[in-house]
Amino acid sequence: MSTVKFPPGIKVFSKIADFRQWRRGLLLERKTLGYVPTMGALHQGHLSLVQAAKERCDHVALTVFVNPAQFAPTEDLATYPRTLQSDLDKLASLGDGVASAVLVPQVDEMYPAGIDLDVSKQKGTFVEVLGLSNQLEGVTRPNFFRGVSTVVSKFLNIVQPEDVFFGQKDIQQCFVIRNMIRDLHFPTNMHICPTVRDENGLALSSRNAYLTASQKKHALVLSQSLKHMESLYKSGNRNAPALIEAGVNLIEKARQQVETLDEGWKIKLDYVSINSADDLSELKGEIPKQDGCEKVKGIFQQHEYMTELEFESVTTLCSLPRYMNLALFRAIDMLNDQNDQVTFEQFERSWPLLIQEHIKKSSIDDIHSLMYFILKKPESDYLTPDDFLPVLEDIVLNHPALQFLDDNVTFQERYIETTQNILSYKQFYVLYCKLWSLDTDHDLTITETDLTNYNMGAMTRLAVERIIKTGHIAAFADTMVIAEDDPAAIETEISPVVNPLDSLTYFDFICMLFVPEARRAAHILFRVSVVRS
Ligand SMILES: Nc1ncnc2c1ncn2[C@@H]1O[C@H](COP(=O)(O)OP(=O)(O)OP(=O)(O)O)[C@@H](O)[C@H]1O
Ligand SMILES: CC(C)(CO)[C@@H](O)C(=O)[O-]
Ligand code: BAL
Repeated sequence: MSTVKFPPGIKVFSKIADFRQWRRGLLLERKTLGYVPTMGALHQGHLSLVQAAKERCDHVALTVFVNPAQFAPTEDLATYPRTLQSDLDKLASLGDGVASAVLVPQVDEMYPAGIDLDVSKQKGTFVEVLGLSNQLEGVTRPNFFRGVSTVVSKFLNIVQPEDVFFGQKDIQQCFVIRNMIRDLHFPTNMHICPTVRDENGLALSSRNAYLTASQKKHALVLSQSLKHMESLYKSGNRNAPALIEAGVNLIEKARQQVETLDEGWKIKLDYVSINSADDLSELKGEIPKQDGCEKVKGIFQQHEYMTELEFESVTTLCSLPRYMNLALFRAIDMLNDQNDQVTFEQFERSWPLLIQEHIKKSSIDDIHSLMYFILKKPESDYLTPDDFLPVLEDIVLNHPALQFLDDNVTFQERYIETTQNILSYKQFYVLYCKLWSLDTDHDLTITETDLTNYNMGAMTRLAVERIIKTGHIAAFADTMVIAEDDPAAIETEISPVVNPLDSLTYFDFICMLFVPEARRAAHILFRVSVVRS
């Protein structure tokens, strides 16, 4: 590291303790951190993960570490490309403030008990994800995923990111890490990002540096054979052995071509295999439909149709969070009879329509993209606040902390209206309680009498008048700036509400607490009542 020039704006750490100190600073500033684990030799694939992380988080950190534990004694640990200077320069080229920090730790700090490549001689702590690590890549690299899970769990402990980003290119690695994060309760959200390819279609990979131009050209047979199998599958061929044979045939042709070239290298096929997207188990016969319809069919067996509330089990089986229940139900109902009932036939017809755009545009695991396509209006390519209404409604109906709203439809509506437009749940809750104690007859209007009686007459006449008057000014402001806990403010539009001059409506009350000029009135309201009582 001594000869490496650190680009300004990117912190480079070699000691874990120094990195941790920097990380603590972010926590104190309440900034979020996205994390991209790498083995260095960065290319556009890695940089796309950094960009995805920056879109979601305030700061992005990378680790660059060629992890011995994932290399077999026969593999390329010694020759793996190590290009730190060019890695840092590439990160800097993304622009100021995109990558904030890079940790480049030493092997002995990462493995305090030492790390022997021979697993039978290893000492120390290792993490193994059983059931996912020994098929596919795990056949030729039997200890590879043990090494990956071990080092990623060490890094998740060190980096403590809110979000971590992996490439779909290494799909089995994604499965292993996803289950490890779940099983070990790491408080981190995992994101799987699409594979970045070169202009010819070859997936970018640090080890591509080992390949000649001719080898790169012939390596394209990998994605070509997979695509060929995919198109046969999509046109209705669901027989796993037949699909595999079609893929193997293309690879065999490429193998023969290379043999006739006589360039001193060979294509050797490791495996072609079709595996379940649930648990990576090998699919050997007819492939069941993977679009969610088959799984859901069982639930419909006991029902001719389902209503909104019954639909919850379908939503969960579609891998959606349960607060998406009303949104999913209504999206399907909208594509059908709009009679508040959904039959299996309707689900089977509509679900592929709902997910087709998502599948075209996103990685398989991107649940947020799926939610986006379900929530948005079919004719729009963006979301508007009202698209979130079913989600809010669902939360109000089901969130345990909101059960107090159960019998109070008026306040359910107010809650949805307010949180959708301007407030967080926490903010609404505090204001709701305050309004409830002021508005003693619960007519959603605060009158002078309500204020005068509040807290056993704690407020003076002048204070009451000022509150009512400022409340009216606030209600006519058409832009509100809400200072959240975070200093960054949110701007939102509200429509003015006209109301009698001697009382405040629910919206006056909300505006009054958030419009800057009106905060004085809010101070009077809360301060006077506290001081006097
Ligand atoms: N082409 C790519 N597109 C998107 N992500 C990628 C791509 N290549 C690698 N990644 C992701 O970058 C992260 C770090 O990978 P790594 O440093 O091993 O690079 P690599 O190119 O996969 O290296 P190797 O050639 O050794 O497999 C992993 O999550 C990996 O899936
Ligand atoms: C996740 C990882 C950085 C662990 O060393 C590595 O397996 C990789 O680069 O994909
Ligand atoms: N991207 C996977 C790392 C490895 O093959 O070692």
